[in-house]
Amino acid sequence: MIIKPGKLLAKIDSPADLKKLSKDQLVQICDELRQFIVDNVSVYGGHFGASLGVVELTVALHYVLNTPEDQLVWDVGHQAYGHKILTGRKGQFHTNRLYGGLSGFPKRKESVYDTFGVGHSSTSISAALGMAVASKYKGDSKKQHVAVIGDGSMTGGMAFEAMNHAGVSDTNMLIILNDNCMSIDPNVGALKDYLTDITTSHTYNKVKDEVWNLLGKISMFGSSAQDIVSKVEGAIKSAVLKQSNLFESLNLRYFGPVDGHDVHHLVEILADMRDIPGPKILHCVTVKGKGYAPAETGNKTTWHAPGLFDKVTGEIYKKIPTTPQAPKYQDVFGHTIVELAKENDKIMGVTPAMPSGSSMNIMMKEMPDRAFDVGIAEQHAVTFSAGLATQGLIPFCNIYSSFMQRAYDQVVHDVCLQNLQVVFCLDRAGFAGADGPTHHGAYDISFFRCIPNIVVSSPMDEEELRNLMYTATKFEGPFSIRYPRGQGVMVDWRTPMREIPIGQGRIIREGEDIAILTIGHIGNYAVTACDMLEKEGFNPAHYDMRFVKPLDEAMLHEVFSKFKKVVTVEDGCLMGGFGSAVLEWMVDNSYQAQVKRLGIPDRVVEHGEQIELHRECGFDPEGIANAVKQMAETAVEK
Ligand SMILES: Cc1ncc(C[n+]2csc(CCOP(=O)(O)OP(=O)(O)O)c2C)c(N)n1
Ligand SMILES: CC(=O)[C@@H](O)[C@H](O)COP(=O)(O)O
Ligand SMILES: [Mg+2]
Repeated sequence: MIIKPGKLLAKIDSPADLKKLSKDQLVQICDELRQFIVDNVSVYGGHFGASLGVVELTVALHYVLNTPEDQLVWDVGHQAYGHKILTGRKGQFHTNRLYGGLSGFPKRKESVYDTFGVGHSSTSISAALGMAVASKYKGDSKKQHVAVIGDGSMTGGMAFEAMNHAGVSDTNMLIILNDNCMSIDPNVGALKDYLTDITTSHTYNKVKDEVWNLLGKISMFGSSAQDIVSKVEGAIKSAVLKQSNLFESLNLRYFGPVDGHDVHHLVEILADMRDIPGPKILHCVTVKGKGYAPAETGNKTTWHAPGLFDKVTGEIYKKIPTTPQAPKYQDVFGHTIVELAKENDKIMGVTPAMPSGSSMNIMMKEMPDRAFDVGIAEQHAVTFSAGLATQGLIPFCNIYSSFMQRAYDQVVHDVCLQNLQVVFCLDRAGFAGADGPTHHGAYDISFFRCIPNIVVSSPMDEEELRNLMYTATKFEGPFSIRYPRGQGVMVDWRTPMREIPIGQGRIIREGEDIAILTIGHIGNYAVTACDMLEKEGFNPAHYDMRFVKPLDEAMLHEVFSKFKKVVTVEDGCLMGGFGSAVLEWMVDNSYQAQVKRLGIPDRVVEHGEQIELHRECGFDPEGIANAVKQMAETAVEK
């Protein structure tokens, strides 16, 4: 169902329409845009607080800039709903993040206004700088290049690498720092303190006000942009700002902090800054969830992506189950690490900016000196864990599978080559669902299993997750445990923990016709598939391998001696994954069998509910059952 936009918003099909509005209409268009986001997200879901916080900024940017000619890059992109709505996607916005619908993030193939595909944080400054350097190279001095980056994303190393380059680039680029003091959870670290300091410092603000007054006076006398710049810089320098401002010291002209909700002021500033050449940064102070009281004043972490809610009362709908439910894997992790840490004082917890998402917040609350949120800094999280391990501690470094891609070298170079005891818990492994391809945890099995020393494992249920976590504390080397987004299958999951022999799988179902080998939670689909097959007269065997590395060789000898037809199933990419490992083992051990591998194919799989994506790729329960039936019906090659 398409939700009706307000009167003014209804007329906006592109930024060109927005530009037709008078300045007096800007507040109204902001109100209508905000309302449209509330109306849609409350009914269809998605990220929420971040987009509300940049409504004025979004309107001001598209009002002043000449998009899509000017290049506007949103960092992460979870805050870009207003941008999508103003750039011709209002009519499809009700499909946001749904299977076959709009992506929840800017995406180049979706719109010319989406200059760069995003989803992972801290990439915007590098991307915008690349565009700015390209424009300079092509002799296009008019084009603007703008990166909008949040204070949380600014904690990522890439942002600093990019500013280090931008400061000496002499390019036409503007960084807008959207500072709302929040990441998903409250922002952390010294940078956050620094930003708060310059936002609240009296001395700093006095200088800043003088600078802006000067800018206003100069503009009135019709001076050129260059004159303005040099006079502004003179004033800043005279106040010793250059020496004391982090961004100025990186050679970026720093403006602000300004109120990011004053759309008129933003329009004026952006229009002025457009004429100032060189790399510059505008520090905007905003409120996450602005304009929707429950999000503005309530728990900002909850309102980051609240799920469906009653927009009038602010009540977030929670399905009240009539029967006891299995927990989310992340919560099993969160409670189990605390349980383990109580018994073993070497155990530490590390999360790069996902304390709530990973449930590491349980340990952070109970054992604040033993669990760390290090900011959006996956590389640092891994090497920091390596450092802890050198001192005999046992860090559990919990990183979403797709964000782990950032820290690959650190896993290889800092952990595995030195054979350090770091436990990697890869949450959101497999299809992430509505977040789509940037967030699917598709590649970790492949990219981990080729590294020496590391154990690669995945639990089929909660009990197995606990056992693997316990086992990892006993293994003196790197150990990875992958598990998916969402619930497990066991209501009574607080089982006593036991050590599992490294590389030992387990048989779930004896059978005759075909062997199904699975890794991880997806094995539960195979259980359902076997039940379906049994009703149709088939008798497949099912093995939960538990480990991709080392493989259970005794079990594989048994499988390939007994079965000439084997199906492997994994919620991970087929190339180089679990099925590939089984095939390699089969060839290396001179067995011959028909093997069908089910998993994520070698293409970009878009967003949708996890089950929709499993179905699309042929490894939902029906898909597994069909693969088994098809194979059962083909003759075995001699
Ligand atoms: C590399 C990476 N790590 C973690 C995340 C998860 N993540 C998405 S948004 C976000 C917080 C971003 O904070 P900020 O940039 O300040 O934006 P805000 O939500 O406050 O507007 C995090 C940690 C991510 N997208 N990418
Ligand atoms: C934008 C982003 O990267 C996060 O907000 C992500 O959507 C969180 O995913 P989960 O909801 O699985 O924690
Ligand atoms: Mg923020």
